Amino acid sequence: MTEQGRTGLRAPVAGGRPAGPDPDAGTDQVVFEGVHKWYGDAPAVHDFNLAVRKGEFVTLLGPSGSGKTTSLRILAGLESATAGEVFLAGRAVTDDVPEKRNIGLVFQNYALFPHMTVAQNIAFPLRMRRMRKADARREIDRVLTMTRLTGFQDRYPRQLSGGQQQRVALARAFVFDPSVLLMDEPLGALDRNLRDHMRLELKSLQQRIGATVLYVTHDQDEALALSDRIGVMHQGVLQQTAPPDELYEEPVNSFVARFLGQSICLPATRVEKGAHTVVEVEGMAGRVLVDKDNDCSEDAGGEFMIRPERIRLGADRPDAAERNAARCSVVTQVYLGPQIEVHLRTDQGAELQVMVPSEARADYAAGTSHWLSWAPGDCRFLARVN
Ligand SMILES: Nc1ncnc2c1ncn2[C@@H]1O[C@H](COP(=O)(O)OP(=O)(O)OP(=O)(O)O)[C@@H](O)[C@H]1O
Repeated sequence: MTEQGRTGLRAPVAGGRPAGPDPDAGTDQVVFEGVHKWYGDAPAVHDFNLAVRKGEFVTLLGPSGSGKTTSLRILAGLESATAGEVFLAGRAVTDDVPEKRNIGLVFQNYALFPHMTVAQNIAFPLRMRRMRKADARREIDRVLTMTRLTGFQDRYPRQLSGGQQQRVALARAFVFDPSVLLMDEPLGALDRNLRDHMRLELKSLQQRIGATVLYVTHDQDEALALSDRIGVMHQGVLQQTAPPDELYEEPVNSFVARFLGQSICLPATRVEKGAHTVVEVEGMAGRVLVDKDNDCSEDAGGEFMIRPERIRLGADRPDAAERNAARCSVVTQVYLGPQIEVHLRTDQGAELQVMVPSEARADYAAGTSHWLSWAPGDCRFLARVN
């Protein structure tokens, strides 16, 4: 079989670089279609639909128990779906054993073989595929260079740092040029600095070789830094899949708004729909104008949402009639270096937090009164999902 046929990735040249633009780039490499998973009578994944394009880096982000790992394991063939289909490069693989799926796996605990050297660990998937020794040596050299592990091939895992061990795990997953790489919290066991560093390495490696990656994390910074698109999961349901900026700016419901970035979300009711939507917000006096109405059904319950950086704090009520405003007082402030987090309570009892530069901390002593104001274009009316 040719390199291209075997791998689904482009034939690499020296240094692991893909040889020219990939004609298949942008086609769907992974597709989940209506996938459900039940454990007994408990649903773990519900109607999961997702297409990952070739060369794309997609992250499943969500709290513990939201169904991220189960979805990944179904794609890898380590778990069977209760209903639905999964496709790899256009072929249904739902009934294929894991070895037939040509998927690379990287987990949090590296799962290196302790009694094997780095080179032997990396060679393992090639041995399983009965690759000729000379070809295997070439492939191993290629991924050692790619993961900056040249010179470490004769060491045992215990003689390596956590970051180096994780690079071996990556090299072992890359060496047989899988059609897709699945990574489940691969940086989770590393300390903060190393994790930030490995994050950059992982991203540049993925971009260099054009790998298709489906990644799982509950760390939103990691998801933002790495992903072309992020799918937010909650209680087994994929809530929204979008590029990071779109997810931040245009969340589909209050769960997504709360899970990604800071947000102020307050229960609200729509009272009018016209040029602006008008809502009544719990803990705020009067009517609030909202430009961005997600058209949620009112029975489901709604929420008013705004990002704290879109709120302005001032001593006086703003003049502009079209600006929303609420009077509030400071409950407390938390010093965070360049900024302080000011905890506020509106006169009607809503609690919220905004950031202001630390230079202004004397103006926001506990008990002082201020006016909050914001433009209708900066706030949303969203479906409530807790
Ligand atoms: N083998 C199993 N048997 C029974 N229930 C399971 C099994 N594996 C997972 N579950 C349940 O399925 C749900 C989804 O689990 P899953 O591991 O996919 O979540 P997750 O989002 O990856 O969580 P985490 O971030 O903690 O790994 C959870 O409620 C979990 O308890």
